[in-house]
Amino acid sequence: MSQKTVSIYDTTLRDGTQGTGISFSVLDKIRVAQRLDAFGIDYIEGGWPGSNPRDAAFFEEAAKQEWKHAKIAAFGMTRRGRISVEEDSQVRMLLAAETPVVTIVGKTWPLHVTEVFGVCLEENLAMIADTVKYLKAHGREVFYDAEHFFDSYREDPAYSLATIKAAKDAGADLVILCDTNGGSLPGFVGEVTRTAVAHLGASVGIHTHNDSGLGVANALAAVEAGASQVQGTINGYGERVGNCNLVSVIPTLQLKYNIPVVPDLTQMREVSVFVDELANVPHDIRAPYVGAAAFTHKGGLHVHAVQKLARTYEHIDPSLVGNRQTIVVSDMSGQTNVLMRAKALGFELEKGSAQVSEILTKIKAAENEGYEFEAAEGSFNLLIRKALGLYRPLFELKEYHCNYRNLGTNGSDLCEATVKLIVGGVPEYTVAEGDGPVNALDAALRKALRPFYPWIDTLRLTDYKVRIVDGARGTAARTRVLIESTDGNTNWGTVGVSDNIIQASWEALVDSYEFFSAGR
Ligand SMILES: CC(=O)SCCNC(=O)CCNC(=O)[C@H](O)C(C)(C)COP(=O)(O)OP(=O)(O)OC[C@H]1O[C@@H](n2cnc3c(N)ncnc32)[C@H](O)[C@@H]1OP(=O)(O)O
Ligand SMILES: CC(=O)C(=O)O
Repeated sequence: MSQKTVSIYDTTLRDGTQGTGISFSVLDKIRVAQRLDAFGIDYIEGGWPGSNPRDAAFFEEAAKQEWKHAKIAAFGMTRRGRISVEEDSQVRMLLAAETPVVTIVGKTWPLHVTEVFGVCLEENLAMIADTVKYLKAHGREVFYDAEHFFDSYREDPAYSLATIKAAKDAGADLVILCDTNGGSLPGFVGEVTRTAVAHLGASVGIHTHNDSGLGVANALAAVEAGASQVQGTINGYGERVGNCNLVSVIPTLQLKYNIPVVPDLTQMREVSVFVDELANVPHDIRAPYVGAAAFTHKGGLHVHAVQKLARTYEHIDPSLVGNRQTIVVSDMSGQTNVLMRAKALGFELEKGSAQVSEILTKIKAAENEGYEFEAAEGSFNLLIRKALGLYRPLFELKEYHCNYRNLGTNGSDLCEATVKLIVGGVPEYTVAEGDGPVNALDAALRKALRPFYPWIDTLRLTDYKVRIVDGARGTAARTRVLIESTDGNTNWGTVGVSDNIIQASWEALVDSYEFFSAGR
């Protein structure tokens, strides 16, 4: 039996940008397309040339590029009703984009044809056929997106099939069945796809939306029923809740269906993060296959098993998609969590030792107070050092003080902090101003420490997150502060918890300096 082939058609730059909050500059679009080309995506839909100047500029730029693998597609719609295809400026713009592939969307659902377009059903068939023929006559590879195919099929199967037959008979290279409203179920998508393939005597493509959370499942059901192209977007961006997520589809096809779709799947995570970066969207830690949590083990029983045999709790080897296994420590940890996490930080501990049980007890007590060490490896490192007797404080705190003055309409706000410390036996008393109390405190602390620890200025705080937690205290809420720091090469997190936001920030701040100092 010959191997099944499935091509991947990426519409991140068109349907993806129809998602709320997703926008790319022309340069971003070119960079995304180049990255997808290098990854081995077969078709890249760059936008709609007749829609806006940005998409038109993308196609001008794309025409100058050399694409290694991908074919660039321009997207548009069938000619409008009651005018000839030659008269339709939208269709002319599709040719002007000078892409090897043109994809046109047309109506399948009589509801849209008569109620929205206001043309008769025969005219819609003519609009589809005329446009496909015209584009084929101009030498393009033509894909026909049958909008609302599944919704339409539910109401009027005969007319739905007639629309795709019109496209196929006019010369469309591929008809793509679209679950435009994202409401269909996998069993139905599979059954209708099989019928469409039999009716056309040719394979089809599938384009699904994720409105029921089934975008990927529906695309896979269509592949099982004979679809040979999957359309979707990186990270599932798209109109409303999004499109079929190619970041789930590609590894699933390759690893679970044994259908090769890209030459180097280990780039999958990096591609996903890259596109999120350019779209300025935080990477979803829970993204299947590629999220930071996708192979993160927290429960003690899980960690105990995976360190013996990873596949006990991992559906694939994370390195196949460029991801990695992570072990976190929490109040759900057992000794193995501590051993593995400590090992990653460079400490060799022994299972059953007094030190490991001390660390575990401290973690559970601290988490009960509202601490979280999952993203605070700096504070976790210090906790281990304390248990091992390796901890060296940077200073002895005598007092710190912070105040905030609002000067009303006469001037801007003022934050001032003072710190009194003993550093290496020397008393230090400094004062500094800042944009806010934590910023002022950080400035005063740096000022006091700088003469003793000149490295202090190589360290920067990059993120500051505040969360109200109730921990063990029921109604008395506490504040947890998570600080992220960097020295330009490495990033680390530290955590502080207190009834008072300033004290929680102080703890996280001091942990950050002490962790950095300990690693030097
Ligand atoms: C399912 C999908 O995702 S399809 C892609 C949807 N994406 C977008 O709409 C984004 C890009 N769109 C745009 O920039 C604009 O809507 C344009 C440039 C395409 C059209 O703009 P306008 O000419 O101002 O029309 P407007 O957006 O108000 O209405 C759509 C028009 O297209 C017609 N139309 C809609 N689908 C089709 C189609 N498949 N074939 C032909 N005409 C169509 C509508 O009937 C309407 O025409 P009418 O005003 O003569 O009734
Ligand atoms: C074509 C398209 O984007 C859709 O039907 O959803």
